[in-house]
Amino acid sequence: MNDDTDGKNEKPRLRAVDGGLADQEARQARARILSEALPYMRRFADQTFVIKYGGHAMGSEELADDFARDVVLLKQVGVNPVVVHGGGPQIGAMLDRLKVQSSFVDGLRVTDAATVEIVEMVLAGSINKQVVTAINRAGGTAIGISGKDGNLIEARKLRRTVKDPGSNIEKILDLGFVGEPSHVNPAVLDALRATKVIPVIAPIGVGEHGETYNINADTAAGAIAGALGATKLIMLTDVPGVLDKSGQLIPSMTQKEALVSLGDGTISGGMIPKLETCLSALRAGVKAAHILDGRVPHVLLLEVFTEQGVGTMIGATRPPAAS
Ligand SMILES: Nc1ncnc2c1ncn2[C@@H]1O[C@H](COP(=O)(O)OP(=O)(O)O)[C@@H](O)[C@H]1O
Ligand SMILES: CC(=O)N[C@@H](CCC(=O)OP(=O)(O)O)C(=O)O
Repeated sequence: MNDDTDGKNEKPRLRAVDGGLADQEARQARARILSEALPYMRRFADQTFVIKYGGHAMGSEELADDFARDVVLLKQVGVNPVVVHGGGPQIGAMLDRLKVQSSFVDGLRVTDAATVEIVEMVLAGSINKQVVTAINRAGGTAIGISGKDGNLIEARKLRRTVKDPGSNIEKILDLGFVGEPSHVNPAVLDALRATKVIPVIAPIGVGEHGETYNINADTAAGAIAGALGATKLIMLTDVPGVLDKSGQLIPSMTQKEALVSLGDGTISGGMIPKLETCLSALRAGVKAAHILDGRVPHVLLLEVFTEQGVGTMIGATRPPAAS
């Protein structure tokens, strides 16, 4: 049935008469983009993409709006987008305002009892609602939850060990209330899947005794992607992708290459949990992991709906466009 019969819902028409060369080229470019994108839309309909939206990628309001529009568009073409957000820089700013010292070990924030309260306040409070609002303003229906809601992310204290370079003896590092997911209960996300709701998740975990754990957002996104059997895990950050030792973008990496780069000093800081997460998500059955530059407008659409893609893809080669 055509509900446009009264003309009210008609989209604006291109003026056909002033079809100069530039106009015709622009139309052909649009047609090319569409013909490239449509097969991917069909291919990815009904598939789950877990999208990790990093604190560094939330640069400006304009970028946040572009991100929100892309997520809404994915939902509209039948993809099941699940957003997991970070907020490291925003937590840092709040800790500074409150004059609470903070330090990182291998990209993870050492989190004492006072810090975990602030982390939860920033992540599950302000950042979560900012992302929800941006998606809703873009025409979607987002609902914000933390890993505590519906027991989504059950967590335990993260155990990290380091080798003492002098004695070669392994030491256990105490990172306080830094957690790792022990179990993901996707029931709440499964219930939303067939609805128009887009879930937006803050990476907070709940411990056995109800305690709050600060979970690196990459780690949380990877665990959720694995539990949902996602097709893609997509990480938005503030670099073009994984860079080699000379600072050049690595467009794709096998799992083995990613593992080597973690051990040979190519990867440091926040890229460590990101790449480790990609590898564990792939081991859990996720088909491909992507690390993208969230500062590029509409980077999600460029990755998902173009043949070349952007950023670094780990663990799979991009399949040819379906006919
Ligand atoms: N080989 C590498 N390629 C790309 N980024 C790297 C690499 N090694 C370290 N990094 C650092 O990892 C950072 C991304 O991690 P992080 O700051 O945690 O981002 P986010 O907040 O988006 O999760 C980059 O800004 C960069 O400084
Ligand atoms: C344990 C740990 O480090 N947790 C992170 C959680 C936020 C996060 O991961 O945010 P980004 O993705 O923006 O870095 C933190 O406290 O900063």
